Amino acid sequence: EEWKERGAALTVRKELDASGKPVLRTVKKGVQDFSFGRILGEGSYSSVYLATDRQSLKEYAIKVLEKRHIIKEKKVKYVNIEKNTLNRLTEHPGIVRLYYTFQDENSLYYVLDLCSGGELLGILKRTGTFDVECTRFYGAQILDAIRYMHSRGVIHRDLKPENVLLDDNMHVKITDFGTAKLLPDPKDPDSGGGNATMQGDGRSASFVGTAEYVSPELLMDKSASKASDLWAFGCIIYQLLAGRPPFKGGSEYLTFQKIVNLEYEFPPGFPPAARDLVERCLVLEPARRLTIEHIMNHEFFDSQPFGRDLWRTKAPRLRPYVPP
Ligand SMILES: Nc1ncnc2c1ncn2[C@@H]1O[C@H](COP(=O)(O)OP(=O)(O)OP(=O)(O)O)[C@@H](O)[C@H]1O
Ligand SMILES: O=C(O)[C@@H]1CCC(=O)N(CCc2ccc(Cl)cc2)[C@H]1c1ccccc1Cl
Repeated sequence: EEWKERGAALTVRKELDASGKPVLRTVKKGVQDFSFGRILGEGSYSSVYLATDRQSLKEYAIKVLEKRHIIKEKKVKYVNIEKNTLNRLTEHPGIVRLYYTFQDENSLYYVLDLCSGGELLGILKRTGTFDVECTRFYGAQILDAIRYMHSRGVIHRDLKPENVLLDDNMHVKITDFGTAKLLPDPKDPDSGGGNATMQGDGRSASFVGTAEYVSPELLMDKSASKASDLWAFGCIIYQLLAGRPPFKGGSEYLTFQKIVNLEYEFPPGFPPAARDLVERCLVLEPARRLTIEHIMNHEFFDSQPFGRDLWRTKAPRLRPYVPP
C-alpha cells in the first residue's frame, strides 16, 4: 500500500517487517522514477533534460550537474546556494519551482518546472523589440517575481533576459539562482550568507553578474543590494523596447566604463513613460533608485494589475515596437 504525502518529495510505502509488523518506509524520488527525453539546453556546469514522471506522467525539466566537474570548477557552494534559494522561493508563479533533488554517485539532479517557451532573450531576438503592451506585461510579471524574491530575502544578482524563461502559456519563470545572495531569513536567523568571498583589503568581493546588467555599486564597491536587481530591471525594460541593452561596449571593460559613467542614450521614438521609468531605475546611487513599490505605481504600469490577476491574464500577442 503506498501513499504520497501531499506535495512532499517523499513516497511513503507501508510494508510488513520480518516479524509481520507494519512499518512505514520513506522512499525518495530518484532517477528511476523519471524517463529522460531530449536535452533542453546546456549550461557551463549543467545539462537540462526534458523528463516525465513515470507515475504521474507529469513533464519536468531536470537539471543534471556532474559532481566531478562541479568539484574541479570549485562550484560546490553554487550548488548549495541554488538549492537553498529555490527551497525558499516555492510560492510564486513567476519563479521556476524546484520539486525534488536527488543524486547518484556521479551527478546531482534538480527536478524543475518545465519552461517550454524557452528564454525571453530568444523571443526578443525573434521579434527584434517588444511593443509597449508586451513590455508592460512581461515587465510587470518580472517585477512581481522580484517583489516576491525580495520579500523572501533573496537578491537574484544576475537578472537578464536569458534568465527569464517562459512556460507553455508564455508566462514568466525566473531561473538561475546559483549566484543569488540570501539575506538572513528572519524566521531562520542562521540561514543567509550569500556567496560573498573576502578580498585582500577586507572588503567582501562578492559575485559579479553579467557585464551588460551589472549595477555600478557592484563594480565600484563590490556591494549588491535589492536595488541592484532594480538596476537590472531598468536595463531589461530598455532592452525590450530598444532591442538591445543600454550599456554595451566592445569589451567587458568598456561596458563597465559606460555603466559607472551612466553613458547611454534612448533611440528616437522611445516611449516617453518607459523612458521616465528607465531613467529613474538607472540611477548610479542605489538609494536614489526607484523602489519596487514606486515602479509598480509608475505611469508606465498604469492600470496594469499586479498579483494574482496578472498571472491569470492571457499573455499578449508578441508585436515589435514601431516608433511613431
Ligand atoms: N526549467 C527549465 N525549462 C526549460 N529549459 C530550461 C530550464 N532551465 C534551464 N533551461 C535551459 O537549459 C539551458 C541551461 O540552463 P542552466 O540554468 O543549466 O545553465 P545556464 O544558467 O543557462 O548556464 P550557466 O550555468 O553557464 O549560466 C539554458 O539554455 C536554459 O534555457
Ligand atoms: O542539500 C541537499 O539536499 C543534499 C544533502 C546531501 C547531499 O549529499 N547533497 C549533495 C552534496 C554535494 C554537493 C556538490 C557535490 Cl559536487 C557533491 C555533493 C545535497 C544535494 C543533493 C542533490 C542535489 C543538490 C544537493 Cl545540494
